[in-house]
Amino acid sequence: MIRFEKVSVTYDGAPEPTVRDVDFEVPEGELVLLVGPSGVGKSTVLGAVSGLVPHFTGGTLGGRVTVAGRDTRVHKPRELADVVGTVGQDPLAHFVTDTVEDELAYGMESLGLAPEVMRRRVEETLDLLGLAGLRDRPIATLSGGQRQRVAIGSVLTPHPRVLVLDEPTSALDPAAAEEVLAVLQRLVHDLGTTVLMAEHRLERVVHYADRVVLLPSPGAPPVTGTPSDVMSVSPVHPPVVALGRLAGWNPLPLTVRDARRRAGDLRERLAPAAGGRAAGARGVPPLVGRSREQGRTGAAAPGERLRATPLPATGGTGRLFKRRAKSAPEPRPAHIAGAHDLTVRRAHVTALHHITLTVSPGETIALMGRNGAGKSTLLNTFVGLLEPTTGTVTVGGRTPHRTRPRDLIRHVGLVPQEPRDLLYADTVATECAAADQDAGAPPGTCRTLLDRLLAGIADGTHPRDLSEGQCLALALAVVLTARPPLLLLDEPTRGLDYAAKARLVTALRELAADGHAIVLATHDVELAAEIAHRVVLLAEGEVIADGPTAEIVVSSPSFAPQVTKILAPQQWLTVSQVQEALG
Ligand SMILES: Nc1ncnc2c1ncn2[C@@H]1O[C@H](COP(=O)(O)OP(=O)(O)OP(=O)(O)O)[C@@H](O)[C@H]1O
Ligand SMILES: Nc1ncnc2c1ncn2[C@@H]1O[C@H](COP(=O)(O)OP(=O)(O)OP(=O)(O)O)[C@@H](O)[C@H]1O
Repeated sequence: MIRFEKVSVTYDGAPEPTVRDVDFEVPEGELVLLVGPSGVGKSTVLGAVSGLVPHFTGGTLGGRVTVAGRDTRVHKPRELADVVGTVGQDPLAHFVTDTVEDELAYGMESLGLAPEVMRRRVEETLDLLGLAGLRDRPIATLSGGQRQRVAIGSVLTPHPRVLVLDEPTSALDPAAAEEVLAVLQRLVHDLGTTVLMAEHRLERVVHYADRVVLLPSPGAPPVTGTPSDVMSVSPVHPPVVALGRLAGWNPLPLTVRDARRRAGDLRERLAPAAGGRAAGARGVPPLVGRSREQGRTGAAAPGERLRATPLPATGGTGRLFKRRAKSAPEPRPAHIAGAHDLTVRRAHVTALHHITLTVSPGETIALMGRNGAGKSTLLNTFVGLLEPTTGTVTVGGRTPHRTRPRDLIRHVGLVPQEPRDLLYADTVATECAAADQDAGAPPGTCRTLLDRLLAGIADGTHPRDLSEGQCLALALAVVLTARPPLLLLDEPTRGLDYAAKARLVTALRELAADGHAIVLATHDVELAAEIAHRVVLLAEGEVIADGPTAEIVVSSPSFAPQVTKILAPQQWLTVSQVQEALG
């Protein structure tokens, strides 16, 4: 159904082809997963199927790509629209109408389907994707995950024979991701739909794939095979595969279920290290001097020394920040930020409902919960972008929405869900210079931070041309230039590969060890397991659980990381903990 024959793509001005020798086929009714590190050319390959490459992006396409027999170099995206449905990385760029229902109908209207067919399919899709309650909503008022579901729904309604999906679950909560993938699988199995999908969170998708195409490194030809074969050699792989490789399991399990069946031996080997220790003991390092109760409420005794135990450095890179001198310990406030009985209404939606929460220095909190639970709303309230409807919010003793932004950036910084929203200059260099000036930091501060987070970003690059990972690094550097004691990150691992995620984890651990408090809104259970001391679970605007990470995630079927599920009843969170215990 989709055929690549010796395809190469060279963007204008690039010295080398971005992808070359791409040669593979996706038969009708198969789901093929495209994987590979960030920037390797996955979106480029997908774009060549929908015709966006080269018709909209420019550049030269060598070789031939055909979809249902149509050559995509000859046929423009519009002429492929009756066959191919595409969801890109940025749902906002995709929307053409204002409300959910109109958006679901739009693709069908363009194809001239009968009104009664359109009506039926809109209703079906609203139900399938859990969007019925949002049908009349303006798209501008949806949360990130709600938007992504609408974007997916809008390509499903015309029933295209081919679906091209670029990271379709990146903004979805774990349960919503499973629902969407189950819908896709049903289309593949029952209707013979052909799906080509790129995704970084392999733990969510790899077991749904009939085949995997791996782009191992820029310009290298793809490796194609069964999911298990490709995963045994792939540089990007989910925790279940990392654990399987570590334990020497063959064939390599791809699902938690298969891994559990193989895990008896491993559990035995781990038993001595697992025995008799409390759940929290093997989570991220506990905060020194914190009792469990304090972990739960976030409250700490005044003057208490609250520092995270620094972890051994995981990479060869230098420290991101100089540690503050230890000789003269600074008196630390009991907490950096707090919300008391906070309610926030947005239009007719009560996004937060009587929230009480404190954030202490040195602690990393993962804010989790379903799409639309209120996570971004809470972060936005901490930076004064939203006002409490009732109740109070304080950061560094100030009321955020009444504090001048210039003063507030010294207390709190937010890296938003779309890091690009924070970037407005024409080059990386001017962006960094502006950040130094806004923060009153010595010139070069932001640039140095950026280099430590991610090497190799040229000064003259336009922020628009940065990859997702590069963009996040720049936004993080801009925010960190002011050294805010409270750092807020909204879905920071969207679009990041495993290596970029590991670098982010190292950087955040250093910040926490240096006394910064970090709150991350995330659906990435693996990230939460790696880094969070404490998890706060929101549901429909209310806090439904708040406690040490191990305690909260272990007991949740949705939020438990893969390693926890595989090795239960022993309570391990990450592959690196298991590796360490095995010695
Ligand atoms: N329109 C364009 N013009 C010039 N260069 C581009 C264009 N689009 C992408 N590139 C470059 O091509 C390379 C591959 O990008 P692409 O987005 O295809 O990678 P990817 O594997 O999808 O990355 P990610 O996982 O981060 O989404 C990158 O170096 C990128 O900067
Ligand atoms: N401008 C707005 N007007 C009305 N309702 C809004 C607006 N922005 C958000 N909402 C609603 O408020 C609720 C909380 O949204 P929020 O973005 O905080 O959720 P979230 O937990 O961050 O979700 P996600 O995981 O999808 O990013 C949702 O029901 C959302 O639809």
